[in-house]
Amino acid sequence: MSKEPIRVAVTGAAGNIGYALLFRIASGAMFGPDQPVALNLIEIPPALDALKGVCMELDDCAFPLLKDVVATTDLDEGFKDVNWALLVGSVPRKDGMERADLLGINGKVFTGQGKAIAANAASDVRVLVVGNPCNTNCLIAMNNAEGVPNDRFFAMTMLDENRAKTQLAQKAGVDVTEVTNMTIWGNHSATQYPDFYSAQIGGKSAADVIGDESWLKETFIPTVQKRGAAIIKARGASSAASAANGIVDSVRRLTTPTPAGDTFSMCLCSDGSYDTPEGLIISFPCRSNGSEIEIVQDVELNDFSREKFDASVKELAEERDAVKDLI
Ligand SMILES: NC(=O)C1=CN([C@@H]2O[C@H](COP(=O)(O)OP(=O)(O)OC[C@H]3O[C@@H](n4cnc5c(N)ncnc54)[C@H](O)[C@@H]3O)[C@@H](O)[C@H]2O)C=CC1
Ligand SMILES: O=C([O-])CC(=O)C(=O)O
Repeated sequence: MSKEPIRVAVTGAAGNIGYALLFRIASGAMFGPDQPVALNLIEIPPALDALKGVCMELDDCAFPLLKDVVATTDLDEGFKDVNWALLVGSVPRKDGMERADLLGINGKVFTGQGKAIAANAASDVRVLVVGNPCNTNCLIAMNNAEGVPNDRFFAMTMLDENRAKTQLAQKAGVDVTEVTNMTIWGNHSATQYPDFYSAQIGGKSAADVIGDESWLKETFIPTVQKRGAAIIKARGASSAASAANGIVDSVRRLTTPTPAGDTFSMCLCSDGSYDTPEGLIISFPCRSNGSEIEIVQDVELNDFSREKFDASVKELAEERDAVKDLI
């Protein structure tokens, strides 16, 4: 018997990330080669013509797994019966801005989307927020989605994790697959802490394998923290293909069992783990059993790591205070 399609909403579907993402979902990269999918593409009215063009291109791929495409500017129609909501649509930052500078422009988008998800989505809906600042936009969506459990909401630090893995692999001269347990702690912002002490290369601490703490502290950390800004400077536009890849990886990591001994980075609603304030959307080391996600509890934070993580969590608390009228 053929499987029911997984229905996936993508907001900002005609944007740069959308254009790099939809074809990978439809090809089976997100849910596997045997899983049919349906796409609900959500845009704002000025982008509707561009969205029609994207739909024509999806048709022109004749993807065997793609069973239905809905293109709409209506949130109720867009989130109807969706199993996944990938909230990408929002304004990207420009050169010289921090992601939190977007809160005033983007934050309010996520109140209406949270409400529409609660009113229309399938009972098993899961939400991944990508539009920046993604942690606090996720907090807004979660707090407006009455009746949807908090543990269904995620924001993305997978792109940061992938960036960090490659930096460590290149420095150590090993294949990127050798790097595991690469935790990004905190906020998807310039305060995030890519933890090279608990990351492993070939099963050993990355800090020991690389053996150059000043490079790790003074080059590696800022390179990962400021990679988004470096891409904007180089490309004149923010990361899009690598962000779309991060979305595919995030959903795969959430929906497939995590290999023994490994962890992945995901921003989710804090339950107070690692002495953080409950209710903030914080990036932690996580594991999945294919359906449920747990925050891994026994990762050691030394004084340096603790200080970095605390600074990022403090920033998240400040972002929350700045949007208190929306949550
Ligand atoms: N969390 C992460 O790791 C990353 C996050 N981002 C963020 O993703 C967002 C999207 O980036 P791009 O696709 O490059 O931007 P883009 O400007 O190319 O596309 C955004 C699309 O969203 C649409 N949009 C705007 N408001 C909307 C709304 N209320 N409802 C539905 N659609 C709406 C626009 O019409 C546009 O088509 C930005 O906020 C960017 O900063 C980008 C890279 C990585
Ligand atoms: O830096 C930006 O504004 C886009 C983004 O989130 C990233 O590339 O990590």
